[in-house]
Amino acid sequence: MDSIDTSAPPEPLLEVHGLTVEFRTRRGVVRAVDDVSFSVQPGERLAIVGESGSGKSTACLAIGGFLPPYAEVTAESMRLDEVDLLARKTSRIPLGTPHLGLVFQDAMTSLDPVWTVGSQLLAALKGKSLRAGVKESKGEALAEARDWLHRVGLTDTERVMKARPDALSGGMRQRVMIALALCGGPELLIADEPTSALDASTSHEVMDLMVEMTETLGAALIIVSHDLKLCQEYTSRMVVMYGGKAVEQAPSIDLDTTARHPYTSALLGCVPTLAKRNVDLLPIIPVNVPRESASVHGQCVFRDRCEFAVAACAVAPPLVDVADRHEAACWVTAGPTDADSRIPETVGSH
Ligand SMILES: Nc1ncnc2c1ncn2[C@@H]1O[C@H](COP(=O)(O)OP(=O)(O)OP(=O)(O)O)[C@@H](O)[C@H]1O
Repeated sequence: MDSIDTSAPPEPLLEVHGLTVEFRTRRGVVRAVDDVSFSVQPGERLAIVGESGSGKSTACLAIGGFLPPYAEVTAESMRLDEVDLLARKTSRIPLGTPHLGLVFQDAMTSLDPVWTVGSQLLAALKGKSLRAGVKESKGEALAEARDWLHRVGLTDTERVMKARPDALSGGMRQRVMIALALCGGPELLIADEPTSALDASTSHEVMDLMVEMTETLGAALIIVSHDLKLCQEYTSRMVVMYGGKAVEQAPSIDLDTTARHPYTSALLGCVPTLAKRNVDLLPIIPVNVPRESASVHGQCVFRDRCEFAVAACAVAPPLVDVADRHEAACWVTAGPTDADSRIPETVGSH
């Protein structure tokens, strides 16, 4: 007779329960993240997907402790390994902390423009040595910095060490960011739109590199992106965000067939394919949009086509004015096709 595995499932590495983030602005309170819960297992690769403005980056910045002081972060609990992230004393944690590494969208603005790559790597390695209570000689630290550049695929290490970020290509800068984020030996790497500033082939190289390196280190990876196909290829599970809420969580590979929320289906329907090259209209989420609230400064950016703009704004920026998209106060309610308690009836605003 087959034995039944009674061992308890592994403890999640990251657990987020009821995360809410509000920004107090001159124009009022913006609830960017609304009661979001998810977890990440050790070594797991999770994607957080959704259109621009859905709250993906804000949720990750809250986890990393990188939000500005005027952001109000509340949660039932938020824990990374043994660390209570809500109890952090400072609002900032340096890159390369033992638990968490971050790779941002635009390495040009994330790297220090004045310091050389070598100085930035040496500073991160010094932080790691201090935390571990070990003393590394300058020669050892230089050798380790060069080794990290090698590991992320940068071969001309002497030149790269002495270069400032503006002297490197976009792909090289992103590799430097990955080296900086990983050199502290994090258990979790969060990559926020790590490839959006790169061309298609460099994007795949950078994604392959992050996956390979996190696997080698045994670290978990959260990829934040609006590129569903890329996330399906590289992650095992997805959290779909819409209007600040996590409206769906599903295995990445099955998402095409198991998507239950109308927004997820619409997002998937917006992925460009050759078969859809002549299609004018993108998928529609059946919605009930109060016309009066669809007006901003007297003119709705989506005019009388709010219902299809909801889907269109996800992946088709030319169809809507990106700057105005954030301004549109179109509250949209959509009932899920299949009643499911995980799916909130109100899917949010766009
Ligand atoms: N510092 C801030 N102050 C005020 N509002 C903010 C701030 N940062 C983000 N927001 C607002 O919070 C909402 C969520 O933004 P966020 O950047 O998290 O979305 P996103 O899904 O990551 O979008 P993108 O893919 O464009 O980065 C948006 O309405 C945004 O305008």
